[in-house]
Amino acid sequence: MSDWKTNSNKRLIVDNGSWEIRLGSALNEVPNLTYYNLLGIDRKNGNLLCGENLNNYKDEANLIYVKPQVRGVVVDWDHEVHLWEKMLDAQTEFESKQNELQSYSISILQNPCVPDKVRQRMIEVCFEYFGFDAIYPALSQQMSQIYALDKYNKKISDTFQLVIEIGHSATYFVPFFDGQPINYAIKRLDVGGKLLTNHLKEIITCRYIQLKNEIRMVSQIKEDMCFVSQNFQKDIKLRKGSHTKYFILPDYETGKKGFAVDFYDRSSYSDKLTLDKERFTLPEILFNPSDIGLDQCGISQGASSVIKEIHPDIREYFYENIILCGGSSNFVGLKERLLNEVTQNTPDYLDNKLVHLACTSSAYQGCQKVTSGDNFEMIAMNRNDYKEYGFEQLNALYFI
Ligand SMILES: Nc1ncnc2c1ncn2[C@@H]1O[C@H](COP(=O)(O)OP(=O)(O)OP(=O)(O)O)[C@@H](O)[C@H]1O
Repeated sequence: MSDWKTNSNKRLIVDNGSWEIRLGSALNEVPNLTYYNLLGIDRKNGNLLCGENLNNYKDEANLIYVKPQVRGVVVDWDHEVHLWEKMLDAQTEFESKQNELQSYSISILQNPCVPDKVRQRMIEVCFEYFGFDAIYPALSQQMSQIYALDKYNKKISDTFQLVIEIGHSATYFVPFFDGQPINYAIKRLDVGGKLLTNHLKEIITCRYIQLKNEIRMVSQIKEDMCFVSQNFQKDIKLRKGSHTKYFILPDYETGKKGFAVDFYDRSSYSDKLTLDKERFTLPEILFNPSDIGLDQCGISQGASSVIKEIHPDIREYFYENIILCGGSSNFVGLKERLLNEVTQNTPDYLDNKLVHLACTSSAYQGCQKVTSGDNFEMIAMNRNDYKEYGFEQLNALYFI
C-alpha cells in the first residue's frame, strides 16, 4: 500500500483558522473542503452540527454555538477533533480513514506566539489520536510569503518581506530575511475580524434588532457594507446620511441570506437595517483600537514598530516589500490606507510597495507548494522522530 512518501494524495493539509478550517491534499492547489470553525448544538435533541449541516439548519434561534478556539488558540480539543473528523469523513477519498491514516501525513498551518502546551497537544492529537505517520507544522505567514513570491515574483524582493496578516482573532506582523522569519521582531495584536463582528453585534443590539445569535449574518453585514475611510476626520464630519446603506434582513421564506442595497433601492423592502457612519467607524477600530477602549496600537503603528525593530542597514527594504493577507484585509480601502500610513515618513527615493493577497487561502496554497515538493519527506516530523526526541527538541526545531 502506497504511503505519503510516494503518494501526494496522502499528504493532507489543514489550515486550522479560528474562523474557517480548510482541508485538502497536496494534489490540489485549493482546499477541497472549508468549514466554519464552529459547532452548533441543537437545543431540542443535543445534536452537534457543523459544515453543511450547520449551514443548512433552518432554525438558528434553536442553536447554541460552540467555538473551539479562543484568540486563535485551541481551548476545546474535543470539539476541534470532532470537526476534523467530520471533515475527514466528508471527503469520500478519506472514507474508513481511521486505520488508513497511518499512511498519511498532515501539514498544519499555525500562527506564531502559540503556547507550547497547545502545540504539544496538537502533536499528540495528530500522532496518537488520529494516527498520522508524519506532521509538518507550517508557519502560516511563511506559507503566504511563499505563495506571494510565486505569484508576484517580479513585484517583490525574494530576500526581504514583511507579512501582515489580518485574520479573524488577531493581526500578525512577521518580517522575513532570506526566507526565514526574523523572530525577535514578530508581533501580534489582538485586533481582527472577530473584534469587529462582536462590536457590530453590540451596535445592532442597541437598536433592538436581535442578531446576538447570528454570528454569520453579522459577519456578512460587516463584510458587505463596511469600508476603510481614507480620511477619517473628513468623513466623520459629513452630514448624516452621506454614507447610508441598507442591509435587507432575510425573511426565512424566500431565503436565509440577507443582502446589502443602496439608498435608492430600499423602498421595496420592509425588514432592513440601516448603517451610516458605522460603515467606516467599525473598520477604523483596526487602525485605532483605543476608540473602543482597547489598550493596543493600531495596525499601521504595529507595522511601523516592527520595521523599526529591524537593523537600520536593511530596514528600508521592508517598506518596499509588504505582503498583506488574511480575511480582514479585504475591506475596501484598507490596503491603500495601510500603505499610506506605514510609509508616511519614509525617504522619497524608496519605492514603497504593498502586495495584497486577496484570496483567503493564500497560506493554504503556499503550504500546498511545500507539501507537494520533492523534499517534503526531509522536512516533515515523522513518528520515529517524535518517539525518539520527544516534544522539547521538536519544539526547538519546528516552532518559533
Ligand atoms: N470581504 C471581507 N471584508 C472584510 N472582512 C472579511 C472579508 N472576508 C472575510 N472577512 C473576515 O475575515 C475573517 C476571517 O479571516 P481568516 O480566514 O484569515 O481567519 P482565520 O484564518 O480563519 O482565523 P485566524 O486568523 O484567527 O487564524 C472573518 O472575521 C471574516 O469576517
